[in-house]
Amino acid sequence: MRSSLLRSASQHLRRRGYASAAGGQPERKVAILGAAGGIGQPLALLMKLNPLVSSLSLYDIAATPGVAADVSHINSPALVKGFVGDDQLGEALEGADLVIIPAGVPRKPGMTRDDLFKINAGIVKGLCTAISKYCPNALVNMISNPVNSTVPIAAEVFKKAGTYDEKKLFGVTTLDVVRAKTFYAGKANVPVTGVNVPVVGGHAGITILPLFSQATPSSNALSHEDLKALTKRTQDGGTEVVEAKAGKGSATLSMAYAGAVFGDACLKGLNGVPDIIECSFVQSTVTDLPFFASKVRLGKNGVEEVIGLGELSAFEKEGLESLKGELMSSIEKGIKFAQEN
Ligand SMILES: NC(=O)C1=CN([C@@H]2O[C@H](COP(=O)(O)OP(=O)(O)OC[C@H]3O[C@@H](n4cnc5c(N)ncnc54)[C@H](O)[C@@H]3O)[C@@H](O)[C@H]2O)C=CC1
Ligand SMILES: O=C([O-])CC(=O)C(=O)O
Repeated sequence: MRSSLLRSASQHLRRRGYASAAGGQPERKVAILGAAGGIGQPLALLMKLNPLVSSLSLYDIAATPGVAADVSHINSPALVKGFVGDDQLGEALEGADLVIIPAGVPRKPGMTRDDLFKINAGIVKGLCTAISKYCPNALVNMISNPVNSTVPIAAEVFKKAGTYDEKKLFGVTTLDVVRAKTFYAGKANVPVTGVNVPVVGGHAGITILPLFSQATPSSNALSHEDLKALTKRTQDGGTEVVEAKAGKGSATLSMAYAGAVFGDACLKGLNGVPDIIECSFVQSTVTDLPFFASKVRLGKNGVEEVIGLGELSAFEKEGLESLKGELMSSIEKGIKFAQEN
């Protein structure tokens, strides 16, 4: 069912001569929760530029009217509206096809992602409760850290509300892939545009496992030591930015890019574009862990297929075994929080 917002967006677009978001594409409403933040603002800009978006809903606890007014002046089709505070959350979400969540506090030097749990767990729980009420069929892209716990929290909240669909909940791990591609291309001295590297596991430290043995184009120029160093740099990529920002937060611009890439892939999948494959942290049976990041085929209902890991090198097999303990305890921590709160 279309929300009144979507109806008024489509009327507005028709008045302006747009048949739909991009001539013949289905109309799609995207909501960003945490839209006034370091990630939220550039992500709002990038989603405003996405021709698949017809309605862009920007929600935060403060400052969204200004962000929305600013972004709304860009002459691309998406109709932008800002929403601020709890009272407006329902309207922000109503009719959304895709909800992207970068709400919550970022790290400072010396902190782990898990140190964010105390504050962000509650924020995510509140937002997911609203999603289950106002747009239970939307795809949810979880950016807020610690992703290894916030995704299980979201799943539990949706289960409690009776709206859980494992095909529609995604932890955004695209930044790990973006980094792995960049670092690999630099080291292997190949053009980065053609590079692909799957990254599996989770989204914190050693739980991030790039599979450089499956990188394309393959490179014989890299030694085992090179691959170990590339793996470590990918795992520590977030910390590299946190330290460089020296107290002013964590990755925002590269994350907004990664979030826009993943959001675009989700919209393409919803629109029936075939063979859309991205890595994401989803409910999974690929390993014995209940949630795991791996390649996922996206389709009209969200996850169409969770793709297996393929052949791993001995080094990657070792990495896989050593990440399981930490990843499982982060998952369990999220589940326990959601069940007890
Ligand atoms: N998945 C990933 O790869 C990455 C995740 N992150 C995570 O993304 C999150 C956001 O990071 P930044 O944008 O840099 O932080 P930020 O502090 O700049 O922005 C966060 C925004 O969330 C808002 N917010 C707080 N509570 C809210 C609520 N209940 N409802 C709606 N909005 C709320 C704040 O007002 C703020 O505007 C952090 O948890 C960070 O760790 C950051 C980089 C990469
Ligand atoms: O490192 C952080 O805290 C933010 C993050 O998740 C990343 O940049 O990968």
